[in-house]
Amino acid sequence: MTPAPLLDSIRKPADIRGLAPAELESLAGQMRQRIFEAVSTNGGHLASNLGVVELTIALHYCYDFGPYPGGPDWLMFDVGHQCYPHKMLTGRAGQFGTLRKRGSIAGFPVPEESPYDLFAVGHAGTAISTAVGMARGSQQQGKNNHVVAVVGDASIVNGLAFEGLNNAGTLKRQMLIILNDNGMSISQPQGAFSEYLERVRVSTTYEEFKRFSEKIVHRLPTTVGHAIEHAWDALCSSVKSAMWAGQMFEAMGIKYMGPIDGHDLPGLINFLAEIKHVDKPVVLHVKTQKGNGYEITKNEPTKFHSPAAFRVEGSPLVQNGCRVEINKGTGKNWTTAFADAAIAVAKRDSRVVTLTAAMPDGTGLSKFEKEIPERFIDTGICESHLVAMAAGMAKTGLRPIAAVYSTFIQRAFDQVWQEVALNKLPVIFALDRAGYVGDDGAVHHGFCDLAFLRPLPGMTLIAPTDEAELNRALRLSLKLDTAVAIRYPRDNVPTCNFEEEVLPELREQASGEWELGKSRMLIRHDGEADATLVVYGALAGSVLTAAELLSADGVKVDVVDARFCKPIDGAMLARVLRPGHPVLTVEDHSLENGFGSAVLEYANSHRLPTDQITRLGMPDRMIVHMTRKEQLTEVGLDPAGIVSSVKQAIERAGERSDVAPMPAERYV
Ligand SMILES: Cc1ncc(C[n+]2csc(CCOP(=O)(O)OP(=O)(O)O)c2C)c(N)n1
Ligand SMILES: CC(=O)[C@@H](O)[C@H](O)COP(=O)(O)O
Ligand SMILES: [Mg+2]
Repeated sequence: MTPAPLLDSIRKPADIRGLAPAELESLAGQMRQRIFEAVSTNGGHLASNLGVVELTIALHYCYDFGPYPGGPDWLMFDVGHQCYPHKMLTGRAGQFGTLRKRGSIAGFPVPEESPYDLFAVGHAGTAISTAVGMARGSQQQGKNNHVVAVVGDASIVNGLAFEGLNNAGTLKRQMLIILNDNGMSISQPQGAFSEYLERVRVSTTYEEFKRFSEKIVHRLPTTVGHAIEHAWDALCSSVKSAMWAGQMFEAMGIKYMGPIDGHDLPGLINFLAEIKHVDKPVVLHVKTQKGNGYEITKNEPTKFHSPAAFRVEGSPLVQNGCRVEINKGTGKNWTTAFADAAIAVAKRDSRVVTLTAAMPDGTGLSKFEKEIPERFIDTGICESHLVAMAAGMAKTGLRPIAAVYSTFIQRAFDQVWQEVALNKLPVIFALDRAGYVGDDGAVHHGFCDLAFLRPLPGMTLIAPTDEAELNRALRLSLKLDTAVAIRYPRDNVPTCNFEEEVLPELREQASGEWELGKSRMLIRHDGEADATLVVYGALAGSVLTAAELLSADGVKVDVVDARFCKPIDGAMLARVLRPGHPVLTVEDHSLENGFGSAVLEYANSHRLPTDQITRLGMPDRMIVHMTRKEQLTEVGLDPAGIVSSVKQAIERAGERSDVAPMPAERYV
């Protein structure tokens, strides 16, 4: 990392309060450079963080966000992907060289990492509610901690954020909501409120506000907050236009101020110092630029929202004379495979519509939108609404494909149950990022979708092993009249085509379409196998590699591709679960109520032997940020780990099953 002496001298927020205005500006420059270098080296969230450098400096300059629980002021981030400047000012600037690497700082706030991080977050819409909770807690205990929540313009439209605003309006004490409005989500923000903010930004009112707020913030008297309240009220009463964004907040009992310039550091400091003493809830609308500071990030905030590591080389190809190559990795990933499969089925079936909750690029649906724009909907960060709307669309005879990360469908669980499953409506859920996600860490792992979907009557649960199977899964799903969830990871699809390369006889078996609840054999030894591996989903590649390694050691294993977790293939289980024969289930899901649990439950209810079943999956503990490969290796889901588990299971097969407890580490 380029030396940044001023930044590297900051050990705690108080260290910036002695800096002169010019020093604060150069601190901002050094922070931007450190952020840019850290993300270009390691990957991470870039544009959002570049946009909040001045805002974060001003907040830490005006408030005393000390280590929790001391405070005395408390700062919450919504989503938390924009926390890098906050981490730099709270003593972690020196660790950005290894951002999101194993053992280094996370890309989101993590209380275990620092007492300056109050909540572990990563899912949008929560900060207002937690801030209201902390404000009420402080008030209940007779204290007066200042509470601040930073919320983005795309996150504030989330239903939970609206619930928070609704309750914040009843607070009889200070609480500051910073609406960080950069006019962007990951892609274009969606919905009426986003359009409203856009109109405010471009309306004459905005210009009036901007001119006036520049006057106010630079000539504030040193009196407490009342002066600014009166001055602001005077301004607002003079504004005739209905464009005023504040009316929505004011109607909810929350004073609205702004928009003010989020890159004007002196102005921000003046303004924040003043409104700190306003003893009622305030929304401060701050206008920022996503990617501010670098041409390539300002001009392409979506591309640089959360890029993988990239290299910037002098070249005329891209703005500002910089050619940027983002390390996209090699091979085709599951996201692209899904997009291609969705386009293929949509071209054959006019009932198909696709939906995303503000993740068109992440889910691959931006590719679908280019091909069939009229059958693509981006709801913004509104997963619950998306699922309920999909149910409504299915009710009319359409076949919605809801592409939502596994971790984000958690937000809409009740709509998956009530609107979709209870009403027996044929919505297809494409759950990307199922399993370990790598650098985003624990907050984003898709670890529990089976756990909450399995109990839903009528739900079909599928996990394809490769791209051809993903296409078959989608085609089968469209033939069913009930809900289906298809899960796949943040990874590349296996390069090997199992039919071609593993078992030629699979060709006739696999080339046919899927039958509901039917698995397939990937490797078969006609009854002479020493053990059987039953894999659910994309870890099939690792399982086949493990089988090859075992075969080299003279160990024969059959490999079953389960394909279905619900309905599970009972005939297959009746074949493989035989007395004394080790069976290992393998899944990229929590061991708690995952695929292996489904196998155990089926075996138990059908009086099949369970004592030789070993379940391999995500253990019941937090796995933090590192690469997905490291995460899988950490928990024994890599080929070597699977080989070792098979050998242990074979060894144990000879012992009495009642004396071989599950290894303790599975339950820590
Ligand atoms: C519930 C949920 N859905 C989707 C996401 C994915 N996501 C992360 S950041 C982001 C956009 C946030 O936009 P905004 O709040 O305006 O912040 P900005 O990046 O513009 O600073 C989205 C959709 C998420 N983190 N949480
Ligand atoms: C902050 C957030 O939730 C998203 O930016 C997420 O980190 C994207 O994840 P992928 O990089 O896996 O698309
Ligand atoms: Mg935004």
